[in-house]
Amino acid sequence: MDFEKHQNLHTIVMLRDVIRKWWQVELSFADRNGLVHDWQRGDFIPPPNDFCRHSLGAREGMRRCAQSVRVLHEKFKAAKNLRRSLFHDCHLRLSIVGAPLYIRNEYEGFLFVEGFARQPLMPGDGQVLLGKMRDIAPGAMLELEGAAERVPVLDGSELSKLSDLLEFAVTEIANQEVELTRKEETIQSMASELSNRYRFEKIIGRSGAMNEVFRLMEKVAHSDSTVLINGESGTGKELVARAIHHNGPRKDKPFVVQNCSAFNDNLLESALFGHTRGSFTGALKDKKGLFEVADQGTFFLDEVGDMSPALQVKLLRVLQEGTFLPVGGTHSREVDVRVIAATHKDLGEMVKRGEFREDLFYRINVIRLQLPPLRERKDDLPVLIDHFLRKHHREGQRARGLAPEALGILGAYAWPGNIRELENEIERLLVLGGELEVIPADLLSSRIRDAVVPGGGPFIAPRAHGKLHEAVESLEKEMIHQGLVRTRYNKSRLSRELGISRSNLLLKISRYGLDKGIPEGLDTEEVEA
Ligand SMILES: Nc1ncnc2c1ncn2[C@@H]1O[C@H](COP(=O)(O)OP(=O)(O)OP(=O)(O)O)[C@@H](O)[C@H]1O
Repeated sequence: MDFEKHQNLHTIVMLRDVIRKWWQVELSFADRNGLVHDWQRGDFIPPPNDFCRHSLGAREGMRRCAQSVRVLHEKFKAAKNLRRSLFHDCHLRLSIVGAPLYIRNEYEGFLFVEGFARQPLMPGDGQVLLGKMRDIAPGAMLELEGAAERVPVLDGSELSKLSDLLEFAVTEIANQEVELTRKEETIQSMASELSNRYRFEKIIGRSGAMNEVFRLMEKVAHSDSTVLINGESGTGKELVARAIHHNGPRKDKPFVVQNCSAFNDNLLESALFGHTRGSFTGALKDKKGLFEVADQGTFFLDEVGDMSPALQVKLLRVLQEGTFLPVGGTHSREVDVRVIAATHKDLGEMVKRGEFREDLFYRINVIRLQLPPLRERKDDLPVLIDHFLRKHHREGQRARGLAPEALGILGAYAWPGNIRELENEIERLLVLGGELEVIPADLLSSRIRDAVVPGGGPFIAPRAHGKLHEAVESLEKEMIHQGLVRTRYNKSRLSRELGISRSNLLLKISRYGLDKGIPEGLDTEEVEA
């Protein structure tokens, strides 16, 4: 245990103060091996007692003092689990009193006070003390004349008060240590929860394009290089940037986000680099910029392609030199920030057109991650849908999946808004149809339905191979299944809609096994629409 962190504990500060005033003695701590770290560092507070002061100041004296403390330590070790104070006479025949410190039942050392007499010294005792000091610090003999009278005396009742105080202090240290560990554990579990939240596993995708993204993320997470993430809106650029941050060495430092297209040039400059008081109308006081907030951490600069040429120069300077000038400032500031930039634009093309600085492009394009649009990774749709159904599932909702027709439509849609659009759609479907086990296609947004099936009507997935009767049966089964979900299992209504008799429908339902697993309360066979 590191005693340093308890030095400022209120109880310890008070205890030091009280024992100095009352008895002119000092508080020390020996660790679980009986070592006094302060002494070893030559860092002892000189006790007012001249004998101890000169003894601790001389090599041989220090050795003997340490030895005396170690004897007390051995006593604590021998008296296993003793929670009371013990005394011991040191090499000068003065006394040491110590109280053992146990943290979660483990012996961790003891707090002690040394260098006092337990009864007033007799004239002969002074001579004995001087005799012992002659070996240790011969040069101090003159100074030690008459010092015996200044040795603090703690008789029975005083000593028992001091012991009580020491015992109280070790209990307080033990409590504080337990509390500190509890806090550390909470912080650690919060940190790991946070990094779990952004582990790569939370980024869903099995397609080849996404596997390539994961491979690169793995490589860059542990480096410090600038990363450029390219991808259309909603493809997960920020999610990927966060995952890189939370899986790298800066994970316990800030992750700061700024969208460069969100502000005009002046506001963006002040947001990024801060400003000094009076640098423009309304700048009433100094304000830190986000680069300073992100110091030691990661800065995610979204839509970096929208930065003006003037700001591009400032960004280049931060990237190259780690310095910048706040708006209106005269002294440059230094920061250590990892930059992850993102854009949906083709920066290479912008460089050719003279809209983006070439030097900045090369500086941020060290490692490029290309996030594919959803329409190019349709293989990922089922896992993404499943992920969002779980992510947005609320208590009381029963939905476990989407009807095949709904899946077919989602698969055929072009997803201009990418994963964000898909996530919003699933969230919406859960609100509208969450109480159904299977969410039917007619709950899909009309925007999506109309794009895929312009005239309305059922979506029939293209099927250009296999036996005709199998295809017909599969379509029939699908239409009946969807009809049951849509009419909430009202078979009379569905038979009318399909243009077949009710008994024929019942036969087909049984043949296709669609009567199994009808959600409770939804078998409305007898109910007429
Ligand atoms: N692969 C993925 N797996 C799971 N969720 C994802 C994935 N990609 C994106 N998302 C989710 O989609 C939403 C949009 O992602 P994000 O904000 O990271 O996209 P973006 O590319 O930064 O968008 P924009 O450019 O518009 O800011 C977020 O809710 C995110 O959690």
